[in-house]
This record gives sequence, structure tokens and C-alpha cells, in this order.
Amino acid sequence: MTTTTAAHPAAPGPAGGSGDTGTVVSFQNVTKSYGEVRAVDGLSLALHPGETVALLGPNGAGKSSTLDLLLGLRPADSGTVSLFGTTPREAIASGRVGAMLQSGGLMEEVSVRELVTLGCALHPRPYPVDEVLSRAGIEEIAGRLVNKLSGGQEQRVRFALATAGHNDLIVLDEPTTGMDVTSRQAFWATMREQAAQGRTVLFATHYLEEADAIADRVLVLNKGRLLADGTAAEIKAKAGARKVAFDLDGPVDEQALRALPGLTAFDLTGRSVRLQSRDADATVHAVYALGLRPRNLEVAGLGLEQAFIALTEAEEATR
Ligand SMILES: Nc1ncnc2c1ncn2[C@@H]1O[C@H](COP(=O)(O)OP(=O)(O)OP(=O)(O)O)[C@@H](O)[C@H]1O
Repeated sequence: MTTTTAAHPAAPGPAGGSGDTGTVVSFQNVTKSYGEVRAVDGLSLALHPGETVALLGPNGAGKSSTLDLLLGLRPADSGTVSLFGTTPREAIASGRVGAMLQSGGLMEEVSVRELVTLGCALHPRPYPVDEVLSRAGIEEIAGRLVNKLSGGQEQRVRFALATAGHNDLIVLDEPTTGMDVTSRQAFWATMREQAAQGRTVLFATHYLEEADAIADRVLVLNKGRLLADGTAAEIKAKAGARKVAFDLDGPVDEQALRALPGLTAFDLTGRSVRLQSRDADATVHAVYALGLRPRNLEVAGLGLEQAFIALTEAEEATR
């Protein structure tokens, strides 16, 4: 994982929070291939000041490639990427962007404090070193050598480097990987503070519960394409299906149950039936029409995880 901070003295723009009302990130029909693999496929999106946005997708969906393009680490094959109305390179040079990425290592033979001090020195609009250490919760390990840290502690040091100065956009690629639950909660509390000050936060994650709890907007990627863009609730609704669960008394006719209308998933364990249906009303009516008397009947919306699986499976089925 690398940490990107600006290394140029120019410091235009407001100090802390963007204050912009315009577009922070813009992708217009962006495509990127590696040989035969199309990692990003005609992606268009716009992020606005103060949004906290989760980038979700299965392995290989194109999340890291999208973040690399956004940060100007790789050129797009076609289409336009801009940050704050300029090129990614210019935006980063002006110190408006902080990032935690998945690749690369930290400088090793230095203490945490020395590394954070360097990160602050490189930023055009730095915070005081002690403030950066404290925000990342690493004051107690400030004297330790970086190569003696645990994985979760390293992540916090990377976070400190990504927030060493006043950034308007913070980009995080799976930032809480390796953190324990307490560290993860503390991390997101800090990110919420950053967002509340008007910063835009974009994070890629495999933890759907994090996207559900933290993001006010979720982008679902699959095979480099945007499958869904909305609040977690909108994504769940877009997946269309609902959960239907009930228990049965008496003999269970699995074949008849599998033939219920609208089913997108089916599980029968003993006498417990767990379904997903794109038309829960029709499914439940058909259960009664079979002469069954379901007990403990529950009908509920999908969780984000189930919605995510349903969306990506539907996309696979159309290819
Ligand atoms: N440097 C590269 N050379 C060749 N193929 C690449 C390269 N980087 C990524 N890919 C391919 O591009 C596709 C998208 O990869 P990417 O790393 O962007 O996905 P991701 O959503 O971040 O995946 P993960 O969740 O596993 O990190 C994958 O098929 C991957 O194998």
C-alpha cells in the first residue's frame, strides 16, 4: 500500500473542507484495459463536496483500477478523468487529495513520528504533527520503528499520512483491512468528522456492512461497469428481490415449493423455508394457494450484501 500526499509548495484553495459547490471527481466514459482484460469499461460518474461514497464490487471488479485512474497513477485509454475541474496530477500537486492505496510499503528504518513528520513536511497545507498522530490514534506508538508494527497499526500510520494536511478529497482503498473491530470503529468515527467538515471521502471496501453504515452513496462496480449508484437503501431496492421466510408443519413438498412464482433463491432446511422473491406478494399468495399454513412468516427487504450478490449475478447472467 502506498500513501499519496502532495509534494509541491503551491497551496491554492481553501484550508480545510473544500468549500466548492462544484464537482470533486468526474469520470466521463472512461475505459482502461490491460491486454485483453477491460478493467474499467465506459465509466461515467460525478462526486460532490461532502459526500462519503463507497465503491463496492467483487474481486477484479475494477475498484483499484478506478482509484488508480482517479489519482492519475495510470492513464485512461479513452475518456476523461478530472478532479476539481483539473487533471488528477494538478489536483494532487495542489495538496487537495490524500490517499491510502493497496500497493507498496512504508519507509522502514524510521520511527512513526519521523515518518509522519516527513509526511507533514511534504504537504503544502500540513496539520501539526501531534494533531495528525492523535487523529490516527498512534501517539502511543510514535516512538516505534515502522517495521515493528502490526498490520492494523501500519494501516493507521498510512491513514495518518493520508490526512497529514488539509485535503478536500480523501481516497481510501480497503482502508480497514487488518484492523480489529475497535480500530475500525475509531477509524470510521474520524472519517465521519472529516466528511462533516465538507471533505469528500471515497473508499473501496469488501465490508458491505461498512458501506451500509458509513456511506451516504454506494457505487456498485462489476467488470469495470457501474451496476448501481445510490444510497444503500436504493441499491437494496434496485436489486428488486425480497426475503420470504416461514416454517411448515406436516409433509413438505419441495418440488411444489421450488415452483413458487418469482423465486430468485431457495433454501429448505428441515421444515424451515428461506426464499428470495422478486414478487413477494405473489409468492406468499401461492404458498396459501397450495393449502399450506406457514408459521412465523416474515417478508423483508434484502440486506446490502444480498442485494449486491443479486445485482452482480443478474449482470453475469446478461453477458
Ligand atoms: N497491472 C495489471 N495488469 C494486468 N491486469 C490487471 C492489472 N491490474 C488489474 N488487472 C486486472 O484488471 C481487472 C480489475 O482489477 P482491479 O485490481 O482494478 O479490481 P478490484 O476490484 O480492485 O479487485 P480486488 O477487490 O480483488 O482488489 C482484474 O481482472 C485484474 O486482474
